[in-house]
Amino acid sequence: MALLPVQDALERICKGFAALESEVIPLVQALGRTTAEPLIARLTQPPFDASAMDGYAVLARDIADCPVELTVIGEAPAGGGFGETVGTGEAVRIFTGGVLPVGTDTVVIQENVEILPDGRIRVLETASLGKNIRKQGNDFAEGDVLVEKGVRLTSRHLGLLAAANVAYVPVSRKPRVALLATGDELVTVGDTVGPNQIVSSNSVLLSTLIMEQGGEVVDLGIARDNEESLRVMADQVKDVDLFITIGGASVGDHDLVQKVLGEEGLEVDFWKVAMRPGKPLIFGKFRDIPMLGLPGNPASAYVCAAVFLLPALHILMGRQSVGAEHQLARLKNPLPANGPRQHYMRARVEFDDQGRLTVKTATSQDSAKLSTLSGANCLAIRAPHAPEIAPGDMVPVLILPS
Ligand SMILES: Nc1nc2c(c(=O)[nH]1)N[C@H]1C(S)=C(S)[C@@H](COP(=O)(O)OP(=O)(O)OC[C@H]3O[C@@H](n4cnc5c(N)ncnc54)[C@H](O)[C@@H]3O)O[C@H]1N2
Ligand code: MOO
Repeated sequence: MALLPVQDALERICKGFAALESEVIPLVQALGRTTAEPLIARLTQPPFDASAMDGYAVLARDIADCPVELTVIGEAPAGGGFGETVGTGEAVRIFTGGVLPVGTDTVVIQENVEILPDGRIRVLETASLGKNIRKQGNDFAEGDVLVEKGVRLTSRHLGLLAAANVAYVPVSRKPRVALLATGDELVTVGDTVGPNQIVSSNSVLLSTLIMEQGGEVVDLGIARDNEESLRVMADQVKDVDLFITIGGASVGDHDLVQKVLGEEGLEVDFWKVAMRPGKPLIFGKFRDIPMLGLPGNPASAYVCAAVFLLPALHILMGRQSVGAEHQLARLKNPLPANGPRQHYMRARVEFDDQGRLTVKTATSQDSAKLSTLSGANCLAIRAPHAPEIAPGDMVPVLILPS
C-alpha cells in the first residue's frame, strides 16, 4: 500500500473534527480553556482620570513658571475622592490611583515639591499638561472586545478579564479522549515490572500531553495482545470525542488493532503515512468516534501526536490557531540526504549570540528512545528526498509544546 503524504493525512484528519459546544464557567477556573465567544469588557478602565504617581493635583497653567507656591485644600487617596472643584492657586494632595479632582489637569510628583511651614507647597519643577495622569478608559472601555473567540486563556488574559469584571466566561467544552494502550509486555507505571515487561510510558506521555493541551483523558488502561481483550476494551469506548489506541498498528502477528477493531465497527480512512517515525499511523472512525491508531514506539507515538493529534484537539476546542508552531532555524550540524518519508528529527532549538534561532538534531533518532525525546524541544523537518544540508542552512522546525 502506498504511503500517504503527511500533508494529505493532516488534511484528512482535520476534516474529521469540528468545534465542540461551549459551556460557561467561572473566570478563575478558565486557565488554559479556549474562548467560545469574544469576551467583552463590562466596565471602563481606568473608570476615571486617575493619578499615576504620589504627589499633588494641580492646574498646569499655575505651574508654568516654577518655583511657585500653592495652597493645599484637601486629599484624594486611592478609593476616595476630593468632592470639590479646585481653582487657580490651589492643589490637592493625591496618591497613585486617586481620582483626579475636578478642576485639576496635571499631577506633580512629591519629589518636586517642598512643604512649607504653613502647610502650603512650593512646586520646584514644572510639569506639562496631563503629566502623571491615566485618562479614563486608556486601558479599555466598556463594550471593547478584550479577548477574541478561539483563544487559549492565559493568566494574563484572566487578569485583564478580572479588571473588566468578567466573572464568568463561555469556553469550549474540554475534548474527551479515550486512551487505550495495547501489548502483553506492558504494565502500568508503579506496578511490578516482570521479566520481558516494560512500563506503558506512552500512556503517561500521551495523557499528560492531552491534558496539557486542554483535553480530558479517559484512560482505558492496557489491552492484551488477544482479540478478546481488545474487544472488551473497545466496548468501553463511549461518550468521547476521540479514541486513541497505542501500539499494535504495524504488520506483526500481534498487531491486532485494525483487524479486531475492524470487526467491531472501525472504518479506516487511511493507514500508513510517509513519515518517520510514525509510519503505521491509522486514522478512521470507530462507531462514529474519530480514532487515531498511534504506533507503539514512544517517539513515533509522540511525533504523530505533535503532528496530527494537536491539530485535532485544537479544532475540537475551536482554536484560532491550530497545530504546533512552526519556525525556520539555522542548522548547527550537517544532515544527510533524506529518504522517501518526511523525517521528524528530535532536536533542540536555541538562540545564538546574534539572536538567531539555531537547531541541533539529536545524534540518535531511534524511535524507541525516550531520553532523546525528553531532551528535545522541537522536531526538525526533512521533506521526502530532501538533499543533504550543511551547518548554516535553514531548516523548518516544529516547536514542541512546553
Ligand atoms: N516488518 C515490519 N516491522 C515493523 C514495521 C514495518 O513496516 N514492517 N514498522 C515499524 C515501525 S515504523 C514502527 S513505529 C513499529 C510500530 O509498531 P506497532 O504500532 O505495531 O507497535 P508495537 O509493535 O505494539 O510496539 C512497538 C514498540 O513500542 C513499545 N510500546 C508499545 N506500546 C507502548 C506503550 N504504551 N508504552 C511504551 N512502549 C510501548 C513496544 O513494546 C515495542 O517495543 O513497528 C515497526 N515494525
Ligand atoms: O516509523 Mo516507526 O514510527 O520508524 O518508528
